[in-house]
Amino acid sequence: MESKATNCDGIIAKAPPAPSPLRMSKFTTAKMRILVTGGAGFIGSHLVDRLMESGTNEVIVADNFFSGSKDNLKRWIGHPNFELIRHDVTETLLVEVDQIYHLACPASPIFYKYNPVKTIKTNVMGTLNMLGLAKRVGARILLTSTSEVYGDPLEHPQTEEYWGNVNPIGVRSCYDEGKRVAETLMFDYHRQHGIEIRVARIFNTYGPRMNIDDGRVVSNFIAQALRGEVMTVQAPGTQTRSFCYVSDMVDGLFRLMNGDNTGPINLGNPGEFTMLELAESVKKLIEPSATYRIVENTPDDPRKRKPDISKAIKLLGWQPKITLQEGLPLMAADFRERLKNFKSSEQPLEA
Ligand SMILES: NC(=O)c1ccc[n+]([C@@H]2O[C@H](COP(=O)([O-])OP(=O)(O)OC[C@H]3O[C@@H](n4cnc5c(N)ncnc54)[C@H](O)[C@@H]3O)[C@@H](O)[C@H]2O)c1
Ligand SMILES: O=c1ccn([C@@H]2O[C@H](COP(=O)(O)OP(=O)(O)O[C@H]3OC[C@@H](O)[C@H](O)[C@H]3O)[C@@H](O)[C@H]2O)c(=O)[nH]1
Repeated sequence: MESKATNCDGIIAKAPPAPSPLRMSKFTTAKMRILVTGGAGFIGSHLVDRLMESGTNEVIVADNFFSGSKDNLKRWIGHPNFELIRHDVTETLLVEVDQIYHLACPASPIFYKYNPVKTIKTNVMGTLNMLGLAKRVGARILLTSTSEVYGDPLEHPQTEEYWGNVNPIGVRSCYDEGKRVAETLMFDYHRQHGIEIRVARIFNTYGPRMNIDDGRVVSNFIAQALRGEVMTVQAPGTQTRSFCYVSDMVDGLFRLMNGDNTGPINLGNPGEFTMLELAESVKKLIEPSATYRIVENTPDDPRKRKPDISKAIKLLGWQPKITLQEGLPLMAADFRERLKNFKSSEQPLEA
């Protein structure tokens, strides 16, 4: 008999197929099989740690290694509950899973601007493919959207109700507009097909395991300070960001996935800093001899950004625990260790 499911708008949708009976067999110890796209990246690999450490999940990572690395997952490679697939999400993927964390997308501006057409394909076709998979196997799917959907915001702090101020034809649009379309696709699949969706709007996140030459501000400043280079504060330096430590972010994503709310929900640390203040903090907490200079900025850089996290507090019982003062030294310890082994041949991409 065909069962039916009703979504939050009261729309009747065809229920997804039940998992195969073998999934319930006594040979399977895992309660849940989870796909993490982009799981070889910075946030994705920390999320994989969290899912694997529970001991009750099978985790499949699909990643094309554009900005991620097998090295981030080396502790799990060979584990019977873990699989790593080299896969580009712009192509279809068929795996039987219960949950999909869809992170695959370059996140650092120098990486997403490197091949903008590919970035928008990843956001649009990649999200369509993952929604198609969710529909086919009846999985719940979580999209890691971004604070960049608010563009250069005219409201401050940003609540989820704010529709944003985004340049549709600028150099950041492949990412910003790509994520906005990805959100649209999530909600259309939810309304039209009854797919269980979760949408997180992530604000700037930092921590151990970021690419040393990732290009984002926290990794740049720490790497520059530790290498004895001058920190590059992009003009004017008074622009603000709110920085969330990665373990807090992973906790928020996990709660959102396993809670009852579709979102979109802002996840981020509301502590707000100018880039000049961030450079001063790196100097104070990590390398007192560090210096900085003002350099040219890139187009459409948002002038301020700070999440209103009232919804996350109320609906997920979540708020960040680690302050920037606590998180920066933790990240610096990881960078110090990795810089010892860093080969000079690994050159950063040009902005
Ligand atoms: N870190 C942040 O501050 C932040 C803020 C907002 C949103 N996000 C979102 O969180 C997610 C993870 O970000 P991150 O900081 O870990 O970035 P990251 O670049 O470290 O990770 C992205 C991962 O996706 C993979 N990937 C990229 N394109 C792919 C494709 N076409 N097919 C398969 N894999 C692909 C990369 O190889 C990488 O492993 C992204 O969706 C990003 O947009 C991150
Ligand atoms: O070396 C640098 C790099 C960056 N910056 C400044 O630092 C600020 C933050 O820049 P980042 O490149 O770290 O990140 P952005 O906030 O611009 O974008 C990020 O936003 C959230 C996510 O979706 C993505 O991770 C990314 O798009 C910007 O104002 C930038 O001008 C510097 O001052 N110096």
